Amino acid sequence: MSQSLNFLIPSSRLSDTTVPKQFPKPSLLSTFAIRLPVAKARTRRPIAAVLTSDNGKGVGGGGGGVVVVAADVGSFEVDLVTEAELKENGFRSTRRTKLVATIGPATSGSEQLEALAEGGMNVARINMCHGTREWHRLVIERVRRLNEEKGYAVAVMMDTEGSEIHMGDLGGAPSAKAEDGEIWTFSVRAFGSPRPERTITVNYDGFAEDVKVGDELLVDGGMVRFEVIEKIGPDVKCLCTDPGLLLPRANLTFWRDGSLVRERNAMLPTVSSKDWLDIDFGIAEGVDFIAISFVKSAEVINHLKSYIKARARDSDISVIAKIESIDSLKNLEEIIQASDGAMVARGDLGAQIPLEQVPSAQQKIVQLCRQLNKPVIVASQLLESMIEYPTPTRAEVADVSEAVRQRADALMLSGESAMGQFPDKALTVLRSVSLRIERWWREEKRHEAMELQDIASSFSDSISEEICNSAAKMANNLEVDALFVYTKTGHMASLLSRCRPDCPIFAFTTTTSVRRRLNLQWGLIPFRLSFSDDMESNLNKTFSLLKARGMIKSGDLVIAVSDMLQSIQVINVP
Ligand SMILES: Nc1ncnc2c1ncn2[C@@H]1O[C@H](COP(=O)(O)OP(=O)(O)O)[C@@H](O)[C@H]1O
Ligand SMILES: C=C(OP(=O)(O)O)C(=O)O
Ligand SMILES: [K+]
Ligand SMILES: [Mg+2]
Repeated sequence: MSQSLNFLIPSSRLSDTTVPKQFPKPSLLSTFAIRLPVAKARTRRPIAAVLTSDNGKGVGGGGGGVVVVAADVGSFEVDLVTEAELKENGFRSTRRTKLVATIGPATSGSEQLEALAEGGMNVARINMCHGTREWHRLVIERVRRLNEEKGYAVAVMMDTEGSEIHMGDLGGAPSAKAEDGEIWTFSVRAFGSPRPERTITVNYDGFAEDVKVGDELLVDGGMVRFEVIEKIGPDVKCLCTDPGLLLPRANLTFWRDGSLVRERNAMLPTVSSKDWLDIDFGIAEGVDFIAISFVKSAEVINHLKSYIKARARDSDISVIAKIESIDSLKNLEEIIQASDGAMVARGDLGAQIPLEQVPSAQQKIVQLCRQLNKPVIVASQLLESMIEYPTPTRAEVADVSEAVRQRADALMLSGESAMGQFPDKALTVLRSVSLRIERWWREEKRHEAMELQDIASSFSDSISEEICNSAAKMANNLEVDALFVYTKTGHMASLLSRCRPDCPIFAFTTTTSVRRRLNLQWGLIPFRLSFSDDMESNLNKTFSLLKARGMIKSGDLVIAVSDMLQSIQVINVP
């Protein structure tokens, strides 16, 4: 039975001793109690067994070695991969860093999507720059079906096109090679088919007016370079100075005297009219996240959030700010504060600031997000070479390791999963590098002592925050096997995740949509479970459900917190 000892501090006594002076005495206090049980003895599985296995098998699925168990999606929702993983490897070795995969032609089939889910994809991203709405709708439907049939909680993130300057779609060709010394025409004209050789359409009407002869034109931040040599009406003739592959809808920037030219394109709206139609589509389809490209200020985020609130009454779509422009770096804190999360979109960011500044920008964005309790995704070119090759470069592995070491919530695949030749292998690399670095980090006990600032805006939020900070600290000191959090909105779960504790966090929530959204956050293993306000019965119910399925066992040591009865309990699984 439970080895814990519970006692209740009367709320009257608590109000005398623990209410900080600066807060008004809230009415909530009458229902607030802290239960501080003491674990007298601990019967635990040996540490050696707990710390095993990141050998690629079972961890987050992948390969053929996953044990498939029939899904029970009645009162309890968990996916087969998590279940198999907990059974085989124990709590400690579960992956904490979450994985986002962009879905494209290489991965849009049901079987391919299932392989990604099995391989540990937590969020499927669809990029509205490419494909038709019908195509995206089909992908969303397939992800939903997979979740329903197999118990996964794969969330869907819709990424807007944004209104920066980019090339057209190359008339259907997958790519075009630009050779050194060739002359290409960039134009706002629509070309008939077959299009003339070496012509590229540009989406921005003011393009020919804005560029000057002598400007440098960069495709995808420098993957291919041109020099502007002549302007003839809407046509801009350019000489290729750095050869490379042109991809459909590649980003274009132009530079003059070593600086990015952006007066006019700064006038473009962040959310274009096409983006608004895509956002309506996303709301109608019930996506979980909308990522906004080229955010310049907090205003656009606030605007979008109120739009979503008015349009989607029942659903609660999270808004992710993509940090990929100079303006977004200037207004970083207010943008992140206004958003529900952020993406370090290194592709376009690297086209707007010198490449050598991207790593420090990444570190700053990740740290700020962690401080402000917003999930953060590190994106673009993590395993770029795996678009063509089955193994990553050493440098790519080092880059992934650095993002994991910074404890970003999630890593993202773009072309690697959307149109690469080895989507599953790329996901496996992210998974195994994450596991290895996380384990190394824990073993070395090299916790960066991150001082977390107070972020609560109300007294009850402060209580939640203090409880989570303390519970996470206790979990580390007592070396418990897992934190359990019972949370309706997911807020308490995110506060625990923010502390980046050593053990995994089992997050129980009553709705499937909250479960999906929590799937983006570091260290959370989200379950859907119907629970009551009675913590005793919730715990008993959870223990018996998890035990029956072999995911925990007698003697495991758990710390439980909840946002109904604000309490910390230390319990041995009976
Ligand atoms: N829905 C899609 N349909 C066709 N191709 C896609 C789709 N999504 C992504 N891709 C391909 O994958 C590449 C990488 O995806 P991503 O990084 O999201 O886009 P981008 O390169 O435009 O920033 C794209 O350049 C495109 O070639
Ligand atoms: C993720 C990014 O955005 P997109 O792929 O939409 O250009 C990026 O620029 O890094
Ligand atoms: K995009
Ligand atoms: Mg971008």
